Amino acid sequence: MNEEQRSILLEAFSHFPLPQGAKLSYGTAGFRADASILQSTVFRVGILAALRSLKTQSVIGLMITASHNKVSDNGVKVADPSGGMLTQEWEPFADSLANAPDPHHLLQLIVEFVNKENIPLKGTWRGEVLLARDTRPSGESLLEAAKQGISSIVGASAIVMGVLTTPQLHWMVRAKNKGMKASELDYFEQLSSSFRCLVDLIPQGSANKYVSGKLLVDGANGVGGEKLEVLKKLLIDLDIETRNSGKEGILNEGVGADYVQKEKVVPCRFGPPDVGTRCASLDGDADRLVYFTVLSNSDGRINLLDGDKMLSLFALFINEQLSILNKSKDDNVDKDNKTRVGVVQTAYANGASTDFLKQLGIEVVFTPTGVKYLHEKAAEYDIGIYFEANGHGTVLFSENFLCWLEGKISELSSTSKGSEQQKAALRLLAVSQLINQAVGDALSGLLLVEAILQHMGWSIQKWSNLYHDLPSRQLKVKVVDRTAVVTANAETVVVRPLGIQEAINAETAKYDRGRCFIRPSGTEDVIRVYAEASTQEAAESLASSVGRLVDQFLGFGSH
Ligand SMILES: CC(=O)N[C@H]1[C@@H](OP(=O)(O)O)O[C@H](CO)[C@@H](O)[C@@H]1O
Ligand SMILES: [Mg+2]
Repeated sequence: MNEEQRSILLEAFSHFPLPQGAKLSYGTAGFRADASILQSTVFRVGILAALRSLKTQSVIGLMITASHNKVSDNGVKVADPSGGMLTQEWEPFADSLANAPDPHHLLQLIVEFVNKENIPLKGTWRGEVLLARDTRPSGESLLEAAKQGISSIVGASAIVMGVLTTPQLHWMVRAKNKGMKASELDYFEQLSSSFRCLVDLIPQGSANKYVSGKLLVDGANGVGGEKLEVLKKLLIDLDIETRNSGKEGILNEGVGADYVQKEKVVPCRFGPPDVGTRCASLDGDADRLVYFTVLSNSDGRINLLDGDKMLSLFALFINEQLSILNKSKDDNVDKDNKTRVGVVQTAYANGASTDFLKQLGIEVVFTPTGVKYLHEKAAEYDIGIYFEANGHGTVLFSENFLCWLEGKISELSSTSKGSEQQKAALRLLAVSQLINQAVGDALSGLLLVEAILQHMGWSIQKWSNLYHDLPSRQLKVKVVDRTAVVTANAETVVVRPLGIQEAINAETAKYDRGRCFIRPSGTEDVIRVYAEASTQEAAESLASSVGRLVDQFLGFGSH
């Protein structure tokens, strides 16, 4: 690294001192903390993003958001060239960078990393980082800090995209690196035209009155509601009413997908008049989506259709289209074209959804919590469908499969134009264009749900009845040191502390259809307990007894 670059960095560092006592970790979804302590972190992540761009010679994304967390929090995460999450290999560097105590250490860290990774600081490629933020008031000044971080690496520049949903930014990074049109308008046009295409391919006579009613969307008082208002104008086949789109209340307070999924109650500004209507809720940065209906006479309780239900709907539809497509003329299934479809879930997936998917004959695999793990696994299939129960997920189509599909479409359009087979192929292609290939995206997920319901002629109730969730309960337990818990087998078994797993097993065995696991959260300082059983009472009781076990083994009285 030359003198000029060193002195630019040292000069810039002096404007962003590390706050006293801050200890940050890149965690499950980037850095998150109270916004007031994040200036230096975001500045440093700006440097990281610029280096990542120079290293990969590709466009990188930097998003300022704290998703479903409270409005006074904020955070920062990086999108890799594929549009996916930052490679896990760079996470340790992100951690040391964020916590380097003074300018001297910081400079040394960067110099060593640049050497180790062989990052071309004076190459011909000019680094480019797309910068965006959610609607949090702290976002504006944090975005400025990120910009300064990026421009303190000579040869790298920031392109400010302004307020976007997290998935929009990931989509743009992916599109730019593929040489495709990548503006916000291009995003909206791709979503609306592929949605339109699916609607045009609906079999005659299946349009159903139940479905064609209004969809009510809770925008979490965040960026998603605002963007949906824009997208809506391009959609002629959908009647959407947006509530909580930002002006009415506070971000994520009593609203949004996380609140609705965890509390299983209506968000603010939803209530008895909405009984029977199809409702959906986005989270603060619009990468999560859940559906729900308001139950009558229920004090705000809801029937929740979570990530598992969306996953099941998508899997069912895709499976159906594949079986139409892979039928040869004499009605035999064409075995040479066996498309590998895989579903990826975590231990939080409701057991009833897993049973349902297996009955469809689909391969189901499990990974640890965190989208980066699910996404990576799903990418191993021709079509990989993944969802966390909380509503983050998408459907990935492999390049190979898409190439095969496009060949098939051109073959069919000369041999059997207008056939069921050709329509099935066109539907799959439209799904691959509608559903975000970079990350889970509430807006594109919502359009896919709506298109499939219209295709099937299904009401939300019919969709909900695909299977019935096993009653479940989640708890959080504060412990002395959550890192004392070490898990294995996609977080379903505790290997440390010794003895606790046996105790959990003994407790679980007392319950009909009992299933229970614990794990340390990656985003909060707690141990999470999840329990399922055949009745709600049993699930609650299993969760609380295991919660007590956690307290005995790891709580403040255990030492
Ligand atoms: C049970 C649960 O919902 N866990 C969430 C939560 O992670 P934890 O590691 O459980 O804190 O935040 C993650 C990031 O948003 C999300 O991927 C994950 O699903
Ligand atoms: Mg989110």
